[in-house]
Amino acid sequence: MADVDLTKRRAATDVHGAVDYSAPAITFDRVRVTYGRGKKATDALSDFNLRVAPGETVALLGPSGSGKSTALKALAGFVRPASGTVRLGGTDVTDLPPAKRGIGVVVQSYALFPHMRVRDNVAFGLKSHRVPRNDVGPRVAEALEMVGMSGYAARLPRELSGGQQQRVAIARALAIRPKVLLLDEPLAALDAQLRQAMLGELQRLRDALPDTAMLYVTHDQSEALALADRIAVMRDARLVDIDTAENLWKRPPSSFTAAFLGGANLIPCTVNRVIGTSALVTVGQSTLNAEAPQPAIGKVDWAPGSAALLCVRPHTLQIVATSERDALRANVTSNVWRGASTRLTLAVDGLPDSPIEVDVAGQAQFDSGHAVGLHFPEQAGVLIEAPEGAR
Ligand SMILES: Nc1ncnc2c1ncn2[C@@H]1O[C@H](COP(=O)(O)OP(=O)(O)OP(=O)(O)O)[C@@H](O)[C@H]1O
Repeated sequence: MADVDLTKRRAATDVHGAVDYSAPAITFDRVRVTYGRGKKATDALSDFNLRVAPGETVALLGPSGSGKSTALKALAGFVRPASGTVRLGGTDVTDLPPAKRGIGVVVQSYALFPHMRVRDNVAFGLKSHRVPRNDVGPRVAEALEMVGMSGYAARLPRELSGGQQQRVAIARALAIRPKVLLLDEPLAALDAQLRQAMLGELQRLRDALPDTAMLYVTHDQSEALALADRIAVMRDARLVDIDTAENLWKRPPSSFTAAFLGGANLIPCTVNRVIGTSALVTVGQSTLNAEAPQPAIGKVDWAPGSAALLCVRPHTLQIVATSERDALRANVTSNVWRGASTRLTLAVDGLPDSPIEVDVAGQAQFDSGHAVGLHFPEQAGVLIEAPEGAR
């Protein structure tokens, strides 16, 4: 995964003043969406609650089939919730047709009209929103300018690359000057290099539209980390965790979110004691310091003797001498050179069934069976409650 500099993240509060969740741009209130009927009915969205502040970007992140697109469709009006309400600003839009919601929507497949020139594709939404004729030209020009496509107004979609077509699709969504922009995997159809370039474009666009709330669906954690003020993690039709990108990355509240945000070692451990947020834990045959976070809402009882998981990312573990204090003892089982770094897999003494991964800079050569010590700073080892059934 691409490294993301979290220190440069725009906090919603920095750019937009105090975030006012009492008057959100988007509200999902206990929304349930069901596909199929009778015995074949399944919930694609269940008890779904989410508020997005004006100007805030929230990423819906989750595996395939977790309900992300269904949430967007419920907001755009393409599916009707079985129960619950959807609000835009203060208005209940649950029963409003899609064209009356004034939302900009961008989908993975661009969905441009193939027989229409770029300018007509962009103008399409304006006409259905009854924008006065004289305003259409300037609004199309403004939208194309925002995505750097001013020189392409007379082209047909088939005369554009995939990235250019997606820019036009974004311009079409922006032309109506929406307060809410929905993006459903907008980069998924592009190759890796173009995706990286477009991600930068989307960041620029997000900063240029400080009043527009964005809901961004993706299953790519690096897109979510790069773009979102907050990330809402979805699993099996439900929202499981929501927080700022930085908090979810540094202190994942669940093993699912830790694993889904990428590359986390989740090492079984036993809590010895916790004072404040400092924990002493036993991992295999070693006793180590770690961080025991408390969630913003609720409380975790890190009781002495309880089972937990220690979340440590591969790049924060350092190889040290086996004699070093505060180190895990482990044996190398494999090493794979990846260019800038080498990924080592190791078996920790006393934990043969929980291999862990470590990234070492450059091309490191360790023979299989080589014994090493593994050290990490206290803040880099974060306790997570063991999932039910493992406690
Ligand atoms: N029109 C439909 N009819 C029946 N089931 C559907 C329909 N659309 C989606 N589903 C089901 O609803 C669930 C949620 O689908 P949804 O498309 O919202 O997931 P997603 O998280 O966006 O997945 P992906 O990342 O693959 O797009 C899935 O189990 C899916 O099979």
